[in-house]
Amino acid sequence: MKIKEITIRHLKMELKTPFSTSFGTFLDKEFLLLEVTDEQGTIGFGESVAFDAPWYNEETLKTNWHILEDFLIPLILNNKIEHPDELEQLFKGIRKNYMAKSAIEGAIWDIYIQQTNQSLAQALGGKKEKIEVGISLGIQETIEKQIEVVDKAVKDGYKRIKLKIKPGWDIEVMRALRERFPDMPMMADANSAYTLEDVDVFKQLDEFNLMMIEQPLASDDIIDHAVLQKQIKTPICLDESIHSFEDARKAVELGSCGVINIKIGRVGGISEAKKIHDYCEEKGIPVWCGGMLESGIGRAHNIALTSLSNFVMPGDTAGSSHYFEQDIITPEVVVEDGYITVPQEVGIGFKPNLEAITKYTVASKTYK
Ligand SMILES: O=C(O)CCC(=O)C1=CC=C[C@@H](O)C1C(=O)O
Ligand SMILES: [Mg+2]
Repeated sequence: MKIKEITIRHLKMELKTPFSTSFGTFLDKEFLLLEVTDEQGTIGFGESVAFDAPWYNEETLKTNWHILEDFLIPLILNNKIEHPDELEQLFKGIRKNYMAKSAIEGAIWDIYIQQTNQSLAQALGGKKEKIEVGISLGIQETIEKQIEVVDKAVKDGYKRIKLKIKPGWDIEVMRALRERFPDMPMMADANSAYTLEDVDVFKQLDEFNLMMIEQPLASDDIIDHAVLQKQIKTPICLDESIHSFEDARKAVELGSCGVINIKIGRVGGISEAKKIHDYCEEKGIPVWCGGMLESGIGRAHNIALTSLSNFVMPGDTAGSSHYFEQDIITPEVVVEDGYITVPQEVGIGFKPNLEAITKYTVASKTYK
């Protein structure tokens, strides 16, 4: 394929309910959506999962726009690309900025699968026909309210509940939830809110039979996580610390985690995500697909990735209606009894809804 045109759109979609983590509260989801067209007129869409503020990591919507406009798009336009795996080499000279790279890479995968008549799951080698779905629930104002929100998610059929924790909102809330939901698969995500000085908190969390504790320590650390993992029973899951296959390899070799949360955007794209999946499978490390409150485009990519065999734990791939009044794809992503059916038709399995995209667009620019 030869890329002839790329449009960047900045979208703003209101979240149905605010989402609070240890680092802040999201009221809406602002992100960049890429529309990439090749010389035959095939169109692919990609989504950047960078937020509007550098809370989760250092990338933002504006830094992504800058990196795309000034560095990545010039490398892509009019260049011949046979397979999306080639982008890693093409982008090698640009350090990090994984979310910006991933946005283009997703769109190139979309074009590639249409031109080779495959579904995304099929192109990746995914065999699962349906995937198990978990839900990530934000911090609530009171323990009673948190129990209420969890109760609804359990009744909705989600297969695993992820709770956000932070210092002062950890042991007591998890104890209350475990008493109320003794058998529900549950986990906690700290988004790097603790240090090794808090080891006692994690030893106490060990009592609650959690599936894992996600990213307890610093967002760039794999050393202290290895120290902590030796002192607690609950497996540590790394999220923020893993940006690449190399990071995953080092973390696994050091014993920094027992589980990895794979987010396509955080690791620079679908190809790198698959490499990490394959390595973890070989090493006996289970993985699951994380979420970044994606719109339907990113969500469709996550669903296809999750169809790979070592995604053995439910992912943060809740249905469209959990997040938004209206998603930007048709049909929307639907969860039934805790499962999403993996689309088998050619392409990502969902059509971009141009009317909805236009409605949510606050700025756009086309590059030729
Ligand atoms: O998309 C989802 O439903 C997952 C939401 C979620 O848990 C997260 C979204 C955004 C930033 C983080 O707080 C985070 C995570 O760390 O996994
Ligand atoms: Mg996380």
